[in-house]
Amino acid sequence: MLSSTPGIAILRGGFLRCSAGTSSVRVAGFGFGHGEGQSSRSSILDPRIRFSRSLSTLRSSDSRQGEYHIPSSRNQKIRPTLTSIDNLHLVIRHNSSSASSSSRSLPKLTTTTSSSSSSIDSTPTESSALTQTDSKETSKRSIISRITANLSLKPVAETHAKGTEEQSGSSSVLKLLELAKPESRNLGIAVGLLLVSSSVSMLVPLTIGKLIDFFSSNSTQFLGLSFPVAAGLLAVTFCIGATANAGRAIIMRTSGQRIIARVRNQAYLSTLRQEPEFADRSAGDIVSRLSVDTNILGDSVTSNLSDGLRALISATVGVAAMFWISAKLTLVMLCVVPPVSLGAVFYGRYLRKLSNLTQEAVGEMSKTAEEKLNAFKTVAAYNSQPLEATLFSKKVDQVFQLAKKEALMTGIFWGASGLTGNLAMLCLLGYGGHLVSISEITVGDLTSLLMYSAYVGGSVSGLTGFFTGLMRGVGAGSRVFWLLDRTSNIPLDKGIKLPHARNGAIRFENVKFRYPSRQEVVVLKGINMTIEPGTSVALVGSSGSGKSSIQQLISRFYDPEEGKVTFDGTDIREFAPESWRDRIGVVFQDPILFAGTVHENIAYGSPDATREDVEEAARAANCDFIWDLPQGFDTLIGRASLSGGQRQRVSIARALVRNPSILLLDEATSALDSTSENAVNAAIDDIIRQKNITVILAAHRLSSIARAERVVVLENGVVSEQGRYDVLSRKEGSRFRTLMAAQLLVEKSSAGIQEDQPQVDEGEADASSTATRNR
Ligand SMILES: Nc1ncnc2c1ncn2[C@@H]1O[C@H](COP(=O)(O)OP(=O)(O)OP(=O)(O)O)[C@@H](O)[C@H]1O
Repeated sequence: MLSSTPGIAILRGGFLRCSAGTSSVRVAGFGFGHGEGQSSRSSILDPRIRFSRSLSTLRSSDSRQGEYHIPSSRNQKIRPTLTSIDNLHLVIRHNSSSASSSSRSLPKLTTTTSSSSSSIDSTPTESSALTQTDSKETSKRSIISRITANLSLKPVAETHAKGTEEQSGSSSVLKLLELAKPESRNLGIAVGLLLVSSSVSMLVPLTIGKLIDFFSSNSTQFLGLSFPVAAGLLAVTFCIGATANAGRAIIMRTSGQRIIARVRNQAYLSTLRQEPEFADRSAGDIVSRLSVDTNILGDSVTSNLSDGLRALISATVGVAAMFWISAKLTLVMLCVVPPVSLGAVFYGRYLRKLSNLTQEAVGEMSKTAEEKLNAFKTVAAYNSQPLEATLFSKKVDQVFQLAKKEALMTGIFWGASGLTGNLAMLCLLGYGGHLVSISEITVGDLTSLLMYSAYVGGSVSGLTGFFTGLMRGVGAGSRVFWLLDRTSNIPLDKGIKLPHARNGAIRFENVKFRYPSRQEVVVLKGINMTIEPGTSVALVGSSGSGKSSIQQLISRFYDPEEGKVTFDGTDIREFAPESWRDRIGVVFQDPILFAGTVHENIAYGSPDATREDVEEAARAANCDFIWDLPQGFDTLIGRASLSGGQRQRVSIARALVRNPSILLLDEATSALDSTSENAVNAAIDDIIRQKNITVILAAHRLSSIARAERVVVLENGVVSEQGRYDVLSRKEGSRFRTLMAAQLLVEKSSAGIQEDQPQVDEGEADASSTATRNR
C-alpha cells in the first residue's frame, strides 16, 4: 500500500496505481497558493500537478506522519519524486467520494493510526449547528434570494457544480444553452417568426423569375392568378414577412439582454462572495469578464443564434428550391460548400483561441488603467503621466497585436470564400446559359437560380459567421462561467450560525500564516495569545510585523496555514463567515467611503440602522463635522470628498453602528490631528470602559496604545512580549520599551520629567531610531 524510501515515495497497490516510466513530478519549486481554490487551470486538469501541489502543501504544513487525502478524479499512474523530504511515510488513497466532484475544499490531514479521522480542517457538523436565526443575516439572504429570484436563477452554488477552471468548449456550449433555457418560450416564438420571415424572403427569387417569364411571354396568368390579385397577395405576404422579421429581432434582442443581465448579476454576486484575496488579485480581469465577455456571450446566444438559424433556414430552403428548378445546376453549385465549411471549422477554432487571449489581454489592460486611475493624484504628483501612458500603451499593443492576427485571418478567410463563391457563380452562369440555350430551363429559372445561389452563398457565409460567433461566445463563456462556478476558499454561508448572545475569548493557538500570493514569506510563525471578552488589546510591533494580518485572520479574510483561531473555544472556521463577521466592526488603516450620503456610508452593512442609531454612532466617533455639513447626514459624499481624519471618523461610526462585540481598529487614529485623535481616543476609551466590546487595536502611537488594557508585542512573527502597558513601559530592558523608545522619550520630554514616567535610556532610543532609519 505504501513505500517509504528516503527521498522517493512510490505509490502502488489498491490506492493509486503507479508504474515506472510515467513522468515524475518534482515537488520542490511549485509555488502553489494555500488551499485548493488557488489552483491554476493546469493544476485542475492535470492530476499529477494537483497531486504535487498537495504534497507541497503537506511538506510545508505538516511534518508529522500522516495520511493525506488527495482528491483525484482519475485513477492515475503517478510516480512522484520528492526532492527534499526524507523518510516520508505516505499513504495515498484514491478517494472515490471526492473524485466525483472537482472539490475545492481544503484538503484534510488525518492521523494514520486513528480510524476515526481527526480532521484539522474540521467541517462543521449538523449537531453543532445552532439554530438561532440572525435577523441581519436573514435580511441579507433575502436580498440575495430576491436578486436571484427576480432573475429566475438558482443561487450560484446550486446552479453549477463546484468550481472548475475555465470550461472546455463542449461544456461551455451546454452552459450557453442552459443560459438560454429560461428564455425558451420567447426564443421559441422568435424561431416561429423567423421561420415565417425566412420563408417569405425565400419567395422573392422565385417571384422575380416568374415575373421575368410572365413579362417575356404573352400569358395573362401570374402564379395561376390574375396579375392584380397575385400582386396584392404577394404584397400582403411580404408585409407579414416584414412584421415577423421585426418581431423576431425585438424578441431575440430583448431575450439576449435579459440573459446578459442575468449572467452579469450572477457573476457579480459570485465575485462578491469570493475571499478578498481573489478580488485583490484580479479586479481588472473580473470587470472585463463582467462587461465585455458577458456582452459577447449574450450576443452569441441571441443575435448570433438568430442569424445562424435564419442562415440555416435560408440555405435549406434555397438549396431545395434550386434542386426543384434544376438539379444539375444545383449540384455544380454545391461543389463549393465543402471547402468553405472546412475552412470555417478551422477558422472558428482559431478564432476561439484568439478570442480568449484577446479577452485576457483586455482584462490586463483594464487592470492597469483601473489601478492608475484610482491613484490619479499619485500619478499627477509624480508627473508619471508619460510613464503610465507607455505602460498602458504596451497593454493596448498586446490587444492590438491579437486583433491584427484576427484581422489577418478574417481577411484571408473571407477573401478566399468570396473568391470561391464568385467562381461558382461564373460556373453557374456559363453552364446555366448553356441550359437556357438548349431550352432545358427558362431565363426566369436561371434568374431565380442565380438569386437563390446568392441567397445560399449569403446563408453559408452567415452560417460561418454563426459558427465563428459561437466559438467567440464559447471563449467568452468559459471566462464568465469560470467566475460563476468559482467556489470561494472561504464560503460565506458555510458553517454554523453564531448567536448574538454567545461571547467568549478569542484565542490564537500556534497560528502560522503566510499570504497565498507571497508564499515565500512566513508572516506569522506561531502566534499564541488569548484575548478575553470585553477587554482591549493593543498589537504593537514594527511596520510589517503582522498586526494587520492578525486582524485579517480574525475577520477570516484568510485562514491560518497551521494552528487555529478560536472564539469561545470553537475554531472560527466552524462559523459561517457571514455570521461571524456580523459580530465584528472593522476600521481599516485606509478607510473607504462610497458615493452616497453620509448616513448611507455610516449605515453601510447595517441596513436596519435608524437615523438615531447613525447619529449616536457618529457622536460616539466624534464626527461633529457632520452636523456642520450643508445637508448634515444627507450630504452627498464620495471617495475623496472628506478629509482623511473625517473619513476615519465616519469609518469608526460605521463600525460602531453595527453594535459589534469585537472591534478591530487598524491604525484607526493615524490620520487624525491631535485634537481629533484625543476625541476619538476618548470615544475608544468609553467603549473600552463599558467592557462589552472586545477591542483589538493595531497601533504605532503611544497615545493609542496606552488606552488598551494589555499590550502584545509582535516580533519576527511571534509574540515576543505581552502584558499591561504601565508594566511593560516601566520594565527595564523590555522589548516594548525598545520598540517605543523614541516615542517614550518624546513623551517624557514634552510632559517634563515626571516621577511616574518610564525611564528610557538614550541607547535604546538611538537603537530604535537607527532601526527605523535603516528600514
Ligand atoms: N495582501 C498581502 N499579500 C502579500 N503580502 C502581504 C499582504 N499584506 C501584507 N503583506 C505582508 O505581510 C507582512 C505583514 O504585514 P501587515 O500588514 O500585517 O503588517 P503590519 O504590522 O500591520 O504593518 P504596518 O504597521 O505597516 O501596518 C508584511 O511583510 C507585508 O509585506
